Amino acid sequence: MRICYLGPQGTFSEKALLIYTKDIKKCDIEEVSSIPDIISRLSSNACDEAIVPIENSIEGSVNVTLDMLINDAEDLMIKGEIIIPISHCLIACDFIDLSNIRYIISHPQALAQCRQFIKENIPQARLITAESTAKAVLEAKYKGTAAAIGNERSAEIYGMKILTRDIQDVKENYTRFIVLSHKDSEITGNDKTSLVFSVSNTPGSLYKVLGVFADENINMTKIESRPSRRKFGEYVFWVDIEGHRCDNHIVTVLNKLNGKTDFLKILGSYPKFK
Ligand SMILES: O=C(O)C(=O)Cc1ccccc1
Repeated sequence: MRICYLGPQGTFSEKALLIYTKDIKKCDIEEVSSIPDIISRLSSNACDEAIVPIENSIEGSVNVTLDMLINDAEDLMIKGEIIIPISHCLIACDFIDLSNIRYIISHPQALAQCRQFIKENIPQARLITAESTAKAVLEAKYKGTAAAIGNERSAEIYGMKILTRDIQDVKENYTRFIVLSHKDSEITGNDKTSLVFSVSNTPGSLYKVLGVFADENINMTKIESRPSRRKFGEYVFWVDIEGHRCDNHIVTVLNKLNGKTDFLKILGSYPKFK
């Protein structure tokens, strides 16, 4: 089996990957440099599974992941989730201190999670985005006058100094990653299901869909709206619910949703992360 993740080594995605693969006997690991590339590699069968970030407890959803799953990745399904704590470090070359940092480089989610720290401690720095936090550490290494935001392991791997630890604006910071494949997971009895749907632009249409979950006593763990990309002011809804799509009560719900939605796509069922 071949699994790809957002590389290079030392990303938070790699941490999630190591948790996911700890019980898998044999797998090839491939680092890929962006989320769209990961999804297209999986779609073209260049790998069997992929791990991508989907949401963060401070910053919310990773829109590129949501949008590609809603609009592009026709045949992909979610087969797992991994939730990890995120602690960000300010990382730079040996000769750098807070006063001579000219640029701060990181993944947009990491820059956003440390906004307050940057404003208070390094107001002179210009922000530069990178495709991953570990890539940012490498870029800071070659730029010299820059610092990167990343994790402890990335500083170690690339021989860089940690200037400050735990710099995220909210100390309790978690990111949820999903495992994508061509097939979702079997029932375990403690599962979740992700789906996307759209409703007509008429009074009560979303309320009626949510009413189906309420009537069947189904707990919703996430709801997010994204622009439909077809018409301004039109949205699709991403919903996570507790239960597996093959559980009897979820089958009932999905049948009822068919009559109340304009479009419905089941993204997959998978065990809840413990
Ligand atoms: O860039 C990384 O390390 C990633 O895995 C994406 C990411 C960025 C910031 C917080 C969590 C995940």
